[in-house]
Amino acid sequence: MENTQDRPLPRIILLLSGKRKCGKDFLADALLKRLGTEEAQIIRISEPIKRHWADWMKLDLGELLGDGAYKERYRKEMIEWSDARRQEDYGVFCRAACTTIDRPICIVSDIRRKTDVRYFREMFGPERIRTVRIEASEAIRAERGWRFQTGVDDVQSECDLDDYGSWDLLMRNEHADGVEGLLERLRKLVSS
Ligand SMILES: Nc1ncnc2c1ncn2[C@@H]1O[C@H](COP(=O)(O)OP(=O)(O)OP(=O)(O)O)[C@@H](O)[C@H]1O
Repeated sequence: MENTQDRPLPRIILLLSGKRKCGKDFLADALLKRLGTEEAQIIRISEPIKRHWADWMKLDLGELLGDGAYKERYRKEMIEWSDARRQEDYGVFCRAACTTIDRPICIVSDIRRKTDVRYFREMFGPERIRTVRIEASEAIRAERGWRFQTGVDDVQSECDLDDYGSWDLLMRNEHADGVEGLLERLRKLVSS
């Protein structure tokens, strides 16, 4: 295993995947509240992408990182730009996101590609990795603000993990009153 960081390795890296508006950030935030910020943290592969994009285009980084409409305006262009960077180095954004890891449990809330999973397995060792696929129907995602967008919903960043068959946990996030049960399953997974 290649550990290029000075800090101790985290015990668990929890990789969350799912279509837009399935609730990745929502569940990551709720799990962090449950585990506490001494024990766990959230990192996002999209963060270094958005940081670079915001600097370059003179945009508001806080708005880009939020779940409002602002990020949707730039999503397609950010996908195209970041895909070109990944062609040269598939781990470029994962590596940048990992520089802030300093807790025993690291929740990565936006896994989108097989190469993302590969990066974390190679960097931290497969025994530390837990993979989760979150699902929600198109109707529910639409209620949360999702609209199909050509060049976003039909490209690799959204579809590459559709046929990934090795999830440790598969869960549906559709009803607000089911959240407790989902959090309990996630908590068990990071304790195992
Ligand atoms: N179980 C739930 N109960 C209530 N609201 C939810 C639930 N799951 C998600 N939401 C809400 O739906 C919206 C979209 O969720 P979220 O931002 O977590 O999705 P996402 O998968 O991270 O989306 P994206 O890929 O676009 O970043 C948010 O406003 C969130 O608060």
